[in-house]
Amino acid sequence: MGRRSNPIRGHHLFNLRLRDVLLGMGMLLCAGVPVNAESTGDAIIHADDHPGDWLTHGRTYSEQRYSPLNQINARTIGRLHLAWHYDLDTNRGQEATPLVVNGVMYTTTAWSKVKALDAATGRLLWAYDPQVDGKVGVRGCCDIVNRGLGYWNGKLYLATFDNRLIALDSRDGKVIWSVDTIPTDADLGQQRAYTITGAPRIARGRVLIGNGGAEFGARGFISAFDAETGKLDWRFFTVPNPHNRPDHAPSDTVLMTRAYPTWSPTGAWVRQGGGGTVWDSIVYDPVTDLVYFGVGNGSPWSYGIRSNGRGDNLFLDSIVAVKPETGEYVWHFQETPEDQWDYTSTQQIMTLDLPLGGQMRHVIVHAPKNGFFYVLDAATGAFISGRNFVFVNWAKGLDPKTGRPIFNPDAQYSVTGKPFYVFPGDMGGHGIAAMSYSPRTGLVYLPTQQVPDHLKGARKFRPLPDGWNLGLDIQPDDKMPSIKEQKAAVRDLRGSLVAWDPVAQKARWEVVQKGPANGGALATAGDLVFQGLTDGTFHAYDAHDGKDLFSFDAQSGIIASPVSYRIGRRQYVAIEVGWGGSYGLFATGLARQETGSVNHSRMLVFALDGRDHLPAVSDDPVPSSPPPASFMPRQALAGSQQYLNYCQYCHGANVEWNGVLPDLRKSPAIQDKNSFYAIVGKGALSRFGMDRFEQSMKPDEIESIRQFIIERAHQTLPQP
Ligand SMILES: O=C(O)c1cc(C(=O)O)c2c(n1)C(=O)C(=O)c1cc(C(=O)O)[nH]c1-2
Ligand SMILES: [Ca+2]
Repeated sequence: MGRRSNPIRGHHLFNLRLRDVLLGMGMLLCAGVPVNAESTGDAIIHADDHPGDWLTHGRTYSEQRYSPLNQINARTIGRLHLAWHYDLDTNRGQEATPLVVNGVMYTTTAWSKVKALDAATGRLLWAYDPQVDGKVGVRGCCDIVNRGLGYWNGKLYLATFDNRLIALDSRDGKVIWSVDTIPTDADLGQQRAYTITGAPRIARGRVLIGNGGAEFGARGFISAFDAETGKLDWRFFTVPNPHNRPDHAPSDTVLMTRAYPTWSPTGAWVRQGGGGTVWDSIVYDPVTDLVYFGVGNGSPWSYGIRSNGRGDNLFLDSIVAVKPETGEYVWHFQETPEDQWDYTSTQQIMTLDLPLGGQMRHVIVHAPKNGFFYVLDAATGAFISGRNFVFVNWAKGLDPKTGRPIFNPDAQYSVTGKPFYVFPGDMGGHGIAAMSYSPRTGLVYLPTQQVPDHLKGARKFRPLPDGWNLGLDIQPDDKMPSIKEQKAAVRDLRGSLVAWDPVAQKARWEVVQKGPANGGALATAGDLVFQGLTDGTFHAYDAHDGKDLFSFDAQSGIIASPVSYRIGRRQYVAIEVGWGGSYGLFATGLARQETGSVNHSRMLVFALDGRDHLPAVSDDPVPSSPPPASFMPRQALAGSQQYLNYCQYCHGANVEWNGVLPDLRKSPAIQDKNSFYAIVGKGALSRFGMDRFEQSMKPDEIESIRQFIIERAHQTLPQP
């Protein structure tokens, strides 16, 4: 561990305070100590010696996403303007947290592409495109997003949508090594669909990465690769082997002895993999020398089908702690046993030192999808406290001793056989948007949302090779919701930024926003909280009371999380812009009624006295043609079921334009049966992410989708 071996040093509150004072007095004006190519681990542990950089996903290993820079503050905010922007070459959801190392910004975009930009000017230094095959686009649940890179000793680490982990030379983007992160026996073709959207984290010379896929069928795991060579060091599976056999992995003992008995041996999980994908948060904690990772939802969602309604199903929806060198199991805490609501625990894991019960304790704070804010002991995983931060109706609360939820039996739709309108819905009370902690206010700035879900369990389970496999009863409604009905549903939609006191477990203030699915938060020593919203605006709120001090028209919904850095004497704030992700693609008309967002993907960077401005954009970039004059109502009804099975999660719940993918109702492709089949059946547009479906649907089923789209065009487009 080099020069200073005490990893705790960088965590003292005192150091933060001293640094703030020095920064305030203008005594630390340069970009800080340059990051030596040989000591990234030390540099990350002592990130406050490098306040101008953003070295790892959450800036520090604690992932507090707090910047000690304070040039931009409530007094100077009036001078904050756009300093530069960079147009991205993929107009899809953009979710990356950029890294900034020694004056260079490294970011990723949709389709797992990498851009290295001069962080002061936005000039492109180099770009790398891993050439992800467009065909795999349909394998992701929630857009072809990527959340960012890892940096370690002069190398960058990129995890691609098609599951490669690639080491790049940070000087020129040349590939140093590339490995497939999926073991061959885990990939059962179209049925199990692994993809990667998350950012790799690096600790003790190992690159850590998981994957997604639990909506299709997958068995989750996290892998550790040697940062120098790409050799696999260990792999930890998150759900048991279906035959309860060893995988020859460090997870073997705990899965065989403790997890397997929590699953019904004859549930559908045995074929579907069980889920538990580690698709986002992975955190190394130098204080405990442990790696914590968040485990995702069950596959299929229906607990009745997945596990015959029996057992807790470990380690679904848990935080698991392992040793970084070996992957050896240390502890776990399960937040949602018996999951049937897609309540992933993959949301950002943050470590903190908090004054609790008269002493400082080193804790994990976590706000997973299930709507409860947890404080856990970081060394042992012991439950300290928990409180709901949004309205919840799946549980009546948490057991004050164990933290186990007290279930609402009515919410167990897959066991009762009765539908249930659940809060939070599958988007969670908190989703992919980063939260941020300011040691100056003691508050966690948490993007929250309310998107309830109407869930009805299927009686029979027939997995579809290319479709979502949730075990839900998803039927075409007699008719699609009218705008009036949609407006009524909108009343239950909500989004806000909550300033949460993790000691008192309560909100200190809340800014209610136009709708859900907003971007992540960044707190700074200037006592500002930056956040981008799905309505296409970027804000700076006062960290003390939430007062909106700055608003910028970013022209497109923001779902990513901002960073701050410094070059010379100048502080910058950067945000990647680009509407999409799960809500952007799926909620379509509903989402756009609230926000009107259309994708215009860019990196935006702000600074005091910035002089850049955005060009005007057109919000209807899709070439449009009027739909065919007539359609066959019976076929259209059949097509609505096919559309629900195969199309809605990307093209939207009601065939209204989502602002990201082409508007199908206006597409020239629906003019003619054969051209439609060439695309949907044969994959004529697979290069752009639209795979062929002829192996899943018969030609007349594909034609029925076309009929349905025409019907929806007649119902929803203004008549000429
Ligand atoms: O279960 C999974 O494997 C999985 C993967 C992903 C993903 O990789 O993006 C998401 C989810 N689940 C999910 O439940 C979810 O709400 C979600 C939102 C997003 C996004 O990027 O907007 N990804 C995912
Ligand atoms: Ca999921």
